[in-house]
Amino acid sequence: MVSEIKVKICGLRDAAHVAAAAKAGAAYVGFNFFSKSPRYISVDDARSLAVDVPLGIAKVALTVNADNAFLDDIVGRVPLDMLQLHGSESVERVAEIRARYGLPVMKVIGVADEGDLAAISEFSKIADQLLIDAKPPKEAELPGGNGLSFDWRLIAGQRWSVPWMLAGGLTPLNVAEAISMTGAKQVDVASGVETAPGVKDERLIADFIKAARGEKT
Ligand SMILES: O=C(O)c1ccccc1N[C@@H]1O[C@H](COP(=O)(O)O)[C@@H](O)[C@H]1O
Repeated sequence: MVSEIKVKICGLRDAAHVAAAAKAGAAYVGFNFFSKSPRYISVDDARSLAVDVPLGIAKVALTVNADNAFLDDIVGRVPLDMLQLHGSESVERVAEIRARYGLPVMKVIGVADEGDLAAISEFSKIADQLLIDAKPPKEAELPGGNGLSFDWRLIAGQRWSVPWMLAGGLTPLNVAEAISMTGAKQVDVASGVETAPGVKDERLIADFIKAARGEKT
């Protein structure tokens, strides 16, 4: 049976890892434009990688509370298929970005407890997709990419009106369980396919995608 699970590999910084993600069957590749991240990539380098991404794989720009000048630069120079908003962007800001660039927008919602679920419904009215990630702890330096999971039971059996991805602490070892518990049809990973912060591993990328599809690794 062909699995319908779509995988996003986020924080790619070199051609070999983009190629590994494509070969393994990734549906999305993510470029991280948050300067404090170990996965940060410059606009020039992202452009070099993006032009060679095979057709059919969506190229996603991850930004955090980016202003229009920065988004203008990214969108103007990198061929992109989606914008991932991983900061504290309001509903109004999401709507503004969506209208200004004409690209699908994926808003990230951090989840730690039941109280965070209302935001999922709220943003599903305006975003094209949602990414449901672990809410970063207060002391975390990064708003994502911390390798932390949330309690997947919080969203088990929930349905929303737009497509969504599950993220947060996913690895080749736990992604199948995460999918089975939440019913996710799309998953996103950054640190779980790395050997050190920002250092992707071709084998882990392939293992993650296989595991997400329920194949033996
Ligand atoms: O990866 C980062 O460094 C990052 C920085 C700032 C915002 C978001 C970031 N990553 C996103 O978070 C999810 C989950 O990461 P992880 O798998 O738990 O490491 C990741 O897929 C990115 O979309």
